[in-house]
Amino acid sequence: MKSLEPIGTPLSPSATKVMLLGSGELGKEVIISLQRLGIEVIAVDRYPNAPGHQVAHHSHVIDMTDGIALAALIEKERPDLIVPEIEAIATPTLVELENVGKVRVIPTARAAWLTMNREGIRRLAAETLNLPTSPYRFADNLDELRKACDEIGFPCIVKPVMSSSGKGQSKLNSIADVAHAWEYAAAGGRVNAGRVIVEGMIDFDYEITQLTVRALDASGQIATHFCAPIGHVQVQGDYVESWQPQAMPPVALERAREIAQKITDDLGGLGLFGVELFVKGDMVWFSEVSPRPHDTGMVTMSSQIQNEFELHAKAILGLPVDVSLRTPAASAVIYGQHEAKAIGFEGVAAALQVPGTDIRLFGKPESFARRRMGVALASAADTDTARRLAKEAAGKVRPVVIK
Ligand SMILES: Nc1ncnc2c1ncn2[C@@H]1O[C@H](COP(=O)(O)OP(=O)(O)OP(=O)(O)O)[C@@H](O)[C@H]1O
Ligand SMILES: NCC(=O)N[C@@H]1O[C@H](COP(=O)([O-])[O-])[C@@H](O)[C@H]1O
Ligand SMILES: [Mg+2]
Repeated sequence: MKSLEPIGTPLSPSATKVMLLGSGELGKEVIISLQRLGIEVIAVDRYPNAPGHQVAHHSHVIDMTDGIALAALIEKERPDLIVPEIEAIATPTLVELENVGKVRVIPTARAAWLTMNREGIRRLAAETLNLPTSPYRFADNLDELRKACDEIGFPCIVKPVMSSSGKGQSKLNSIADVAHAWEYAAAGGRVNAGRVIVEGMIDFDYEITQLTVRALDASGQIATHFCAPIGHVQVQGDYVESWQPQAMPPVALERAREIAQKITDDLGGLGLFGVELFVKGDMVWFSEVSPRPHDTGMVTMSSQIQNEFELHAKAILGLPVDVSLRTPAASAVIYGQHEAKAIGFEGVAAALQVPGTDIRLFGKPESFARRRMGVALASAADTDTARRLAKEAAGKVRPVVIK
């Protein structure tokens, strides 16, 4: 494999063009990193003025789950690379276009397709690669769900097969919770596929994201690089805090990296992956993987020499990467708290008075109570201190409705 050199001049016929499918907070940072390397970026999302739209050369609003609309836009823009940033995309269309050599999808169209649907990635991990996972079943209706929950046992977790950030996900303590979980999953998935996964609860000590980068080395071969593990806390299936490095026993770290290596080897291509793992003592379970930067990885904006967005940008262009840690750090999420458009943020100055901190406000045009609108970052001598400072800074930022 070769790099994309020569990198052309943006907005000229020589431009090297990258199209982001999904332009939220994670895409916005990837776009900035690509632009620093002289790439022309086309940002696509389902709504106008998405965070990535605000920094890209070109922006488009389409229903990315509509294969015809997606193919038409790709034909019009003719990007050198397509970078999926969200799960809810017509990935079968990407597979078709890649098969006939019309596009190059990051990391591969098959990886985007498999990870869009929990069933695809779970069956690959558990049944093909024999990685340890929670026990699981799939269900297409309420009766099947009752049976599946009964087989898995309680407590268990029900999730739409197509969803992310905990949307439509619920924890069930008894059979009495099943009907509500079915309704909630149907309403909450990013795409209502009418299918859910039931997973047995893993009683983990902690969970991590193992950021894993597939990048070209000096001889043009793909090499795998592992970032320091990221610990995180999730509430209602959505991340609220993360820190790096997460201390781990050597055996558990080795197992985590073996799992990350196996799943990313199978998915293939170039780029950064967020491998989500549960850890108890020396035991490690695979949960899921994002073939793209991960929300919990926002901490790397403070903790690493090259953050996860720069690593993704460099790796996909075929450039070398450096995954080394700079300092222990943490991130804490800032939720919208209000249901309103064009909200404001007070307390930003006070937040930045907290030593070692930084703030990102994503610029999302509409706020929901639990929509992630920003993140506080903090670096410190150790992760406990960094966590305390990041939470303190996040707590000082007050979303307000502007009349
Ligand atoms: N089988 C399980 N056992 C224990 N905890 C679980 C299990 N499945 C999910 N969780 C908890 O819920 C969180 C979210 O689950 P999961 O990652 O599957 O959802 P998601 O919607 O894909 O979220 P995201 O897009 O943020 O990764 C996990 O990080 C973990 O804290
Ligand atoms: N866990 C996946 C994740 O964090 N994805 C990030 O959230 C955005 C959607 O946010 P929204 O739902 O607020 O529009 C996505 O575009 C991506 O940046
Ligand atoms: Mg997850």
